[in-house]
Amino acid sequence: MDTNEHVIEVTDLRRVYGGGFEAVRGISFHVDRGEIFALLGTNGAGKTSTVELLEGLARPDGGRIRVLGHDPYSERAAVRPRTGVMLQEGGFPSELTVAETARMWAGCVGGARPIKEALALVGLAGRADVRVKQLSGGERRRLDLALAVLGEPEVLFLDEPTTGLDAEGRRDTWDLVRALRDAGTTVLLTTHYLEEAENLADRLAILHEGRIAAAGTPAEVTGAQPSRITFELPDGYFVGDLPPLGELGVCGHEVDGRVIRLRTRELQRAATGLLVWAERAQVALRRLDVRSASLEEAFLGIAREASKRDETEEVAA
Ligand SMILES: Nc1ncnc2c1ncn2[C@@H]1O[C@H](COP(=O)(O)OP(=O)(O)OP(=O)(O)O)[C@@H](O)[C@H]1O
Repeated sequence: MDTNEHVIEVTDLRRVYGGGFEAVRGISFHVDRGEIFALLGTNGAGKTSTVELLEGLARPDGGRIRVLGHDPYSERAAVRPRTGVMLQEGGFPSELTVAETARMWAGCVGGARPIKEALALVGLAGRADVRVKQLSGGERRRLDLALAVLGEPEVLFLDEPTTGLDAEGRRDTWDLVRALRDAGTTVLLTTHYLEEAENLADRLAILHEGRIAAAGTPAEVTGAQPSRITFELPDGYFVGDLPPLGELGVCGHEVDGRVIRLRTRELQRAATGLLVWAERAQVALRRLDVRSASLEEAFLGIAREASKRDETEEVAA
């Protein structure tokens, strides 16, 4: 396969559950070799339904998937040995030790890396002889990850890989995922943590009710959202005393008592205009906070807009 070819290619994918509920409503995206791609979404957005199709666990009800150039459902035998999967609940027999579990799993995957190496990668080298049932939730999650990378997969599917991990465990997992990516592994992950997608993903898609509401690099997705400037005006000053907001490049504002919140797509212009005015008028802006949109704001904004659109469509129908 050409190294520039898309390792994962999804075109107009649909999944309909019994009873006719459409959980995935025609989504398209691709993931290139050596890229970390994150699928984000609200609860029930369709992330797991999508990942299961990519893993070949079910047949799509419409559209097309290619993983490493193959249909993961009808050509499962060609795809499965080259992919690693970390499910939300590993569900391994808990009486076995960590090393026994890894050995059992290694028997199922071809070309396995040494068990010691896989356990060391996730920081479980010292826990090899501990029974799985005695592991903490976070350690179990790391064992799931060790098993997913045991076969040295070309493509790794991670369904909420850091749920249940503390901050340090989460950062260790991010480092590991980055190291795997740098070694050429293609990673598709789902996550509830926006910080995780912002830190880890080369590109991402935000799913909302089975559709892609936004996609791109984290910078592209956040860049499409306005930045914010928040401050408190001293007594005796009102929003009408500020320079005309349109001239500052402000696209919206809210007043909450003395607190003013401005939204702008031209952060530098708006912040400079405001500060120059404050300096000239000798006004102290208390609790001044100037910030670019975070992925969290972008996510909430997109979910809000999509819900509003849905309501409008319902009214129009
Ligand atoms: N087997 C099923 N039968 C019917 N509906 C289902 C089934 N599995 C999932 N759904 C529905 O499909 C929608 C998408 O579910 P899915 O689990 O893919 O979402 P998700 O984005 O992974 O959510 P979460 O973040 O909560 O795990 C939800 O409304 C869910 O209730």
